[in-house]
Parts: sequence; structure tokens; C-alpha cells
Amino acid sequence: MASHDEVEGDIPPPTASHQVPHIFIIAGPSATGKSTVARAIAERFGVPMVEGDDLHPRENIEKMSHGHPLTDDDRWDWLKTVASVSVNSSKPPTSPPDELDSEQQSRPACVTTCSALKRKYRDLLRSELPEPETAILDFLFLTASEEELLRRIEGRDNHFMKKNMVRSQIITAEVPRALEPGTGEEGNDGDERGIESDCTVIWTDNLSQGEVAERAMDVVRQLMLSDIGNEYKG
Ligand SMILES: Nc1ncnc2c1ncn2[C@@H]1O[C@H](COP(=O)(O)OP(=O)(O)OP(=O)(O)O)[C@@H](O)[C@H]1O
Ligand SMILES: O=C(O)[C@H](O)[C@@H](O)[C@H](O)[C@H](O)CO
Repeated sequence: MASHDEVEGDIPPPTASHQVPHIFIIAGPSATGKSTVARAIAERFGVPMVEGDDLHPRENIEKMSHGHPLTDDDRWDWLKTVASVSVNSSKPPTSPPDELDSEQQSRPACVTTCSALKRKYRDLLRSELPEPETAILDFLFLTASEEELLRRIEGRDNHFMKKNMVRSQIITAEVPRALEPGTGEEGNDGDERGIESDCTVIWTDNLSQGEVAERAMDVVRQLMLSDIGNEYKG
């Protein structure tokens, strides 16, 4: 993982010859498997991984450790940091999919874990990383039932997020209404508002870690190949 001291700071201005990075945000409530999936993608394609939890200010981690959900204000500057660190960490994949052409292979990319639970948080990331001049941005939003998240949290040690936070994570999460990858069809009946076509939703309850990772890698491969990601129509 890149050192954050090296990569925090302003997002570089676009230049004519510069390929904007492709940023893959692995989103969703706590314990849905974001880090597990992001690690698999980073290893498979040889792209940098940014762990959003490492960018939270200490007060946010302390708050969550004590069972207090974050507010919008707590998350706002953190989301901006997630955006800039992701862009500044991006590097061309060292193991790109074979099907990519040479220009696609040299496009910098980065896989970032970031809960991005509410639509307005995803909108903030979109406005921090406007397409097409600053980045190509795609979200893979992982989700699971409350019962399954409680089971997963119980099964892991040494994490600041405890069982008492699952309810608030589920209540806060606005699962995007998204397109089914590759079909252009609406794939789930999440959010009441418009489709977020730069989002792919994966329900993970009945999938093993390996199955979720395979599915996510397949989506990333298709998006790298499509070059422009899925267009966000607002
Ligand atoms: N599909 C799955 N089925 C069963 N267990 C899973 C699955 N995906 C992840 N897990 C397990 O659930 C726990 C949470 O996974 P992980 O840490 O990747 O989630 P996360 O979304 O990054 O969590 P957090 O945001 O709280 O850090 C881990 O113990 C992991 O091994
Ligand atoms: O927005 C939030 O409430 C937070 O980012 C959380 O989602 C956790 O940091 C993360 O999931 C670790 O458990």
C-alpha cells in the first residue's frame, strides 16, 4: 500500500497528454468484505490499494470504537482525502487484463475501500473527481443482511468496528440503484432516486469471499476495457 504522506495533497490539474486515472471505489457498510475484495483486485491486476479506514482522522476511529456512528460532518473532509489520495496513488497496472490495448494498459488505476454509504457521499466523490478531466470513477457497492454482517463482525478480531455499529451502518446505507454489469438493464431496486450507473451492486450474503472477489474482478476487467467506465447519469 502507498504511504499516505507521499500521496496526500492536491489533485494534479489535467494536461493534454495525461491519462486520467481509473479509480475503483469498493463501497458498502462495515464487514461487507470491502478490504477482502480490494486486496484481491489489487493483487490480480497489480494496482495500488488505498484503505479508506487508514485515512480517517483519529477522532473518527475513536468515535466508532466507542459505538458512536459518524455524522455527515465527520465524513466530509475524510471523503475529500479519500479522493485525492486515490488519484495520487494511482499507477498503471503491473498485470493488466490481456484484452486491454496498450493505451488502456498504461492508464493509472487504484482500488480504494471507502464506505461511501450515502448517495451524497458518492456525489461528493464524483464532484471531487469529475469525469472525464480528472478521473474515471466507478463504484462497486457491497452489501449483505444485518444478520450476516453481525456474524462476520463476530468472527473477526482486532478491529475497531464492533457489533453495536452494524445497525447504524445498515440504516445509513443508501444502496445505489444500479445497472446490471454489461447488460444496460436495471439490476436492483435500491434507491428510489435515479440510477447511479457508475455503481455495481453485489449482494454478498450467499457468496463466498472467493466468489465475491471473482465477480468484482470481472466487473473491474470489463470497466478497464470499456475505457470510460460506466457513465453517471445523475
Ligand atoms: N463473502 C464473504 N462471506 C463470508 N465472510 C466474509 C465474506 N467477505 C468477507 N468476509 C469476512 O468478513 C469479515 C469482514 O471482511 P472485510 O474486513 O473485508 O470487510 P470490510 O467491509 O472491509 O470491513 P470494515 O469496513 O469494517 O473494515 C472478515 O473476517 C472477512 O474474512
Ligand atoms: O462511513 C463510515 O461509517 C465508516 O467509514 C465506516 O463504514 C467504517 O470506517 C468502516 O466500514 C470500517 O468498519
